[in-house]
Amino acid sequence: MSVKHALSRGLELGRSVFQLGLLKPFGRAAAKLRADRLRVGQPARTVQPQAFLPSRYRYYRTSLRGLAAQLQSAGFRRRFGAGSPRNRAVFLAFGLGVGLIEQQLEDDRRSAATCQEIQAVFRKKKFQSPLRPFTSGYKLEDYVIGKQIGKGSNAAVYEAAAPFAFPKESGSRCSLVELKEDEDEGQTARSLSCCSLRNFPLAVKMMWNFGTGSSSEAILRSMSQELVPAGPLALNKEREQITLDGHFGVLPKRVSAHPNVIRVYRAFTADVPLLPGAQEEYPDVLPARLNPDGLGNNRTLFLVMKNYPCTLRQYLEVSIPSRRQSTLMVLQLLEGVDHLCRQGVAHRDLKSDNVLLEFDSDGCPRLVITDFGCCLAQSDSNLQLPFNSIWVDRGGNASLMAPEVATAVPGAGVVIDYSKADAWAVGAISYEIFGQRNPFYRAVGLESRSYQEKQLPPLPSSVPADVQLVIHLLLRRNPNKRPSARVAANMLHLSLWGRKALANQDSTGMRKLADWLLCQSAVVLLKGCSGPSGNTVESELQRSFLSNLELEDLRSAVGYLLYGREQRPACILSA
Ligand SMILES: Nc1ncnc2c1ncn2[C@@H]1O[C@H](COP(=O)(O)OP(=O)(O)OP(=O)(O)O)[C@@H](O)[C@H]1O
Repeated sequence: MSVKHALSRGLELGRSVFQLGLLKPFGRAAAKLRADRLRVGQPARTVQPQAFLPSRYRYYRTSLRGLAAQLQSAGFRRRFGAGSPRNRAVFLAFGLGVGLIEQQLEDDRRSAATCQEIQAVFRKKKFQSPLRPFTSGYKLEDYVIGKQIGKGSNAAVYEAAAPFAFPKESGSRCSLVELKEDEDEGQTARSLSCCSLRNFPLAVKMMWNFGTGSSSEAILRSMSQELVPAGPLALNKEREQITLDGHFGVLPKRVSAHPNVIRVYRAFTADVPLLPGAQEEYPDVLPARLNPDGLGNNRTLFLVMKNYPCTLRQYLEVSIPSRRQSTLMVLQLLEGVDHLCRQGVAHRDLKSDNVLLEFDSDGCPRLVITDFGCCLAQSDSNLQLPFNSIWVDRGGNASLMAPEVATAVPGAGVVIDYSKADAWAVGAISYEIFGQRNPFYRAVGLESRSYQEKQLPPLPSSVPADVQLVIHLLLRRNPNKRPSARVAANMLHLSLWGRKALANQDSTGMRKLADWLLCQSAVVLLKGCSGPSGNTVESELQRSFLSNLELEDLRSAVGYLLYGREQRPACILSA
């Protein structure tokens, strides 16, 4: 064997150790890696070996470090170093190969550190409420209630105003007299520009209470899921909070504020009033005091939120958002779902009626996930629900129930994992956002429990290829093959803002991407300093992305995207 040949053999050997783990300690990791590649139909050379394998990769990396140390040991050097020139060449090249590994590990360390530093900078900036902070509002009498703006199967929602809670951006403060005059004018259309939203910046949701009793304790307990998006000051410390937290039990889990999740500013119990339309629209749920035939209890729960101009469904009925806006809308839902998942909450009733919509200063729709009445919010945060009897509630919305939830059969030891269920629902709603019928509603007729991925209707060719890929991956039946909301969101972020970095991305390191992340952070920070452009949907999304940066999630997103760009979605689905 020539020295040149020996050198190249040595290099190859060093590289092989990294890629496949030929030596004994790496055998298991390599086998799993190969199996995973086969499972995702991933070509051997094009995608990072670490993609899709966060925890395994860590093991693999630690083992490689051990190997490098071994190689440097004196015994190893003596054995090869004292041999023929050919052996020395093999050893030299082998060392070089291992040197490359070390370099890559160093790159990884630096990229991970960059991600952590960026995350720390953006986590510090807390999401600000659009309303001026207010200290009162714990009684129904604190509000002027306007027209009914919505109704579901559990509640009626009314526009409301309180002189102490007007939007920060609105300089004008209307008096209650002005508000009443506006009301008398009888406005009908609801749009962001109309006075209705300016005069009634709040919405009050009045829950229908029948069967729970009229004590505050019972009401708060039985409707506690509605309190999951409630802010820290939502409950009156002296009354409701003590009821829940102090004498009787544990305060329900709450999620922190996020631009794509509704915020409940106040929650209190009060006697059911006779509000506009009550006798005509929901007489049965009124208490006997208001309707002798009514079945409702005398008291119920009220939730105070920001008033939004419409739901996602209402908006899509009358508007055709641009491709970019639609992509931003899907991304917002994924960011909202990721935020919930991280805090151990599965919404379980995602649908376009449960997404509210307003517009930012650029006219881009901003989406917020609302109505947490069916959510799973356990204190241990693992999103696993023991499913040992048919009486266990699997959540709302049967049509948009993820396959792993819809097909679960109750039994001893059965557990439903909800960690990717909402992400699946976002995949289904994405069809509506891109102007198509939701494939899981009656008109198209797929059933989540039985559909095959190849039956999913094609998305219009105008939908960007990366977005199509994300939607198809979100609708994978097997949750192990489905990306999490975080990874799917990362894919869209990279596709929207990191195209150049991605185009230059090779399969060996994340350094170029880390450089791009630093530039992106600088841009977002500067935008934040330059006034209102920091409050646009795009800026909020970019901040969400940067404050949740994890190297492994980013790697997985890159892996999926690079692979998807080489394959057509249909091939991925059949893999
Ligand atoms: N903050 C808000 N701003 C404007 N409209 C709202 C707001 N909250 C709710 N709505 C309207 O009220 C409707 C009913 O609200 P919501 O979905 O919370 O009630 P629900 O009875 O819990 O619904 P479901 O039948 O899904 O259980 C919504 O579809 C929407 O049209």
